[in-house]
Amino acid sequence: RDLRASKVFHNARQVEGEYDYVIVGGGTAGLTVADRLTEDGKTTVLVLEYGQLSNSTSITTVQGGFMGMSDTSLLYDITSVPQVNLRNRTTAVLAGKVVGGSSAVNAMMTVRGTAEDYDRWGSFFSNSSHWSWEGLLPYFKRALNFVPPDADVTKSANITYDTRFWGNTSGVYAGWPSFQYPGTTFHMEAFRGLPGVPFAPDSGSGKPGVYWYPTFMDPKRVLRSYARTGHYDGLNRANYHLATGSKVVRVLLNGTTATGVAFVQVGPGRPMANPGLETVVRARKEVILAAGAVHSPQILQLSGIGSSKLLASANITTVVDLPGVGQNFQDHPMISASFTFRNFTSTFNPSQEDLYTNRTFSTWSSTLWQTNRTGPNSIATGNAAAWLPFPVISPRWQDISHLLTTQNHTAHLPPGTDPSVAAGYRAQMLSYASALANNNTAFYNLVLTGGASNGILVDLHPLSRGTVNIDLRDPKGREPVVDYRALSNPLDAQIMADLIRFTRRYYLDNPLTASLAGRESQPGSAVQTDGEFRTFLEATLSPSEFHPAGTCAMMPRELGGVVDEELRVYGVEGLRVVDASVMPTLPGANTCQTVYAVAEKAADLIRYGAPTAMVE
Ligand SMILES: Cc1cc2nc3c(=O)[nH]c(=O)nc-3n(C[C@H](O)[C@H](O)[C@H](O)COP(=O)(O)OP(=O)(O)OC[C@H]3O[C@@H](n4cnc5c(N)ncnc54)[C@H](O)[C@@H]3O)c2cc1C
Repeated sequence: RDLRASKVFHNARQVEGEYDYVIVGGGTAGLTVADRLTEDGKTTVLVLEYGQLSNSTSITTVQGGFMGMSDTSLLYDITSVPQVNLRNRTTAVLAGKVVGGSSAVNAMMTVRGTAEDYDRWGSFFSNSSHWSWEGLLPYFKRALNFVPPDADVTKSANITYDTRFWGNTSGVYAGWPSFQYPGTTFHMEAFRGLPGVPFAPDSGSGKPGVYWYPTFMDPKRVLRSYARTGHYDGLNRANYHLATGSKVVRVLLNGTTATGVAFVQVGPGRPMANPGLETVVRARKEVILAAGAVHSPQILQLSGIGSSKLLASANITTVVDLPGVGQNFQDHPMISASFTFRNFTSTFNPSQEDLYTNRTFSTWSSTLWQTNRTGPNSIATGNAAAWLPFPVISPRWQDISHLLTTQNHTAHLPPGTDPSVAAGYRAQMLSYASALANNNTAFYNLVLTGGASNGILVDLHPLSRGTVNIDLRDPKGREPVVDYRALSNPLDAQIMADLIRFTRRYYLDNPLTASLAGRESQPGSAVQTDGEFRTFLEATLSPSEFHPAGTCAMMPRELGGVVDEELRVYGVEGLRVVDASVMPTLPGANTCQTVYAVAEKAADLIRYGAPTAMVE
């Protein structure tokens, strides 16, 4: 641990009785907000974090991008309920349980989606909402410190970027590896063989397209850059306290005013001062929930804020009947298609596969890495991808848009869904229906790796909505019940079928890839009709890319919202939610950069109120 870091407590007895702000969750959003609120040196903040401070190399290692998510000691142990539309398969619900939260374990892809994704958020309130692309862009800039790639890699790989979309003040870095595989540039250029595919000059431009994007990485030290390194380590502020191993079990309410929280100490390996006993800490100004989209709704429900029907069945007294809590659950479904270019490795040298199959290349890579932390081992999951709008993907975009407009939306929600939540869902679906028919929202994502084989596709705007609710068997003791309700809106399967069909065209029916002899191994040429694609998806779809969102949605209350435009929980004084759960709809991008930007904006809303002054 950095010795100059602010105060950290491992024992509940060390925590003071009262702070200006108590933040629940020392993850991506929680630490960002804590840093900003304590910048003045006066405002006192306590962050209560379930996990520990960990210096594990699973967190710091950049290579491959998957070390963090493979280390179960850093993750919650949650499994989804069997997915009825996926042959009752279950899925691991991954979320970081460590200081830094999911930013400590994620795959480090640094992207933000399109302008329309953010204009959509504001549109649920009014045309003049400060939740818009323009309203968020200053916070995207504040959130990350962009360090351009080395000139020689930029030139050889033809990387494009535009620093106008980035800032350079944050302690969280958007950096670049010092190597790119030649095949990555080819993969990108090959999209020009399909009509209408847009290209964007920078991942932060707010436009869909094929583009390069950076990595959450400190480019000097070539280590993961995340909420802890950017917003806690080295700050040395007496007014910033962090208590680890502290599980918040409920918000304390005086009537409908939040006055503090109750928490218990949790392991591992720490002496328990008072095992199982609750410690209470007061918030003079506000309690801020930043426990992530899986746990923030759980804490609200345990505090009596949620659907009164659900709370009654758990014997919890309802303080505020807020039916949207834990509803509107979204994640990005991942489709396991598989395509290979048979002539790739003989055409592009080296290719990504060489790192694992070519001893000379892997030895060269290791030597470079050990000498000065450069070379292929500095690549996380890659830096190029296609993020494409639906009309480019699918010839039947008009039909699908029309079907989404006219379908009975409520029929695809859980039985008994509150009418306000159903109204919000309908508003979202109508917004998506128009997005399916324009070129401003990306629905398709394929990461381009510079290797011969690929095919993991992501549906960037799923229509199905799930739930995250307390477990009635033991609401406080057990993890919440996570149900993705994958494919519950039948149009999702049709959209995903078209994402696969388009990928098929890229590999098998594209003048620019013809010489590489593409081959499809999954789903395979026998799968042609919508029905056959649905069967394939039922057997193979992953309902999660580990981007849980939406469970405390920022929507008008009459549309099932949980928080208002200042992220204040409806019906409660002194309580906000700031994390991925407030996103009403997913951005067409991996979610971490968006969470940082939302947290930066939230800090200004808390400090200065709305509308915010524009920042640069
Ligand atoms: C495996 C994985 C891979 C991902 N890959 C990418 C990627 O490549 N790029 C990208 O942009 N996004 C990625 N994401 C998503 C992104 O990291 C998350 O959307 C984002 O970090 C969520 O931030 P958050 O603040 O909402 O929650 P978190 O960062 O998860 O923070 C929540 C914090 O609250 C704590 N907490 C929970 N309950 C309690 C409680 N009761 N008491 C006290 N503390 C509590 C948790 O321990 C955690 O530290 C990935 C996520 C995962 C899990």
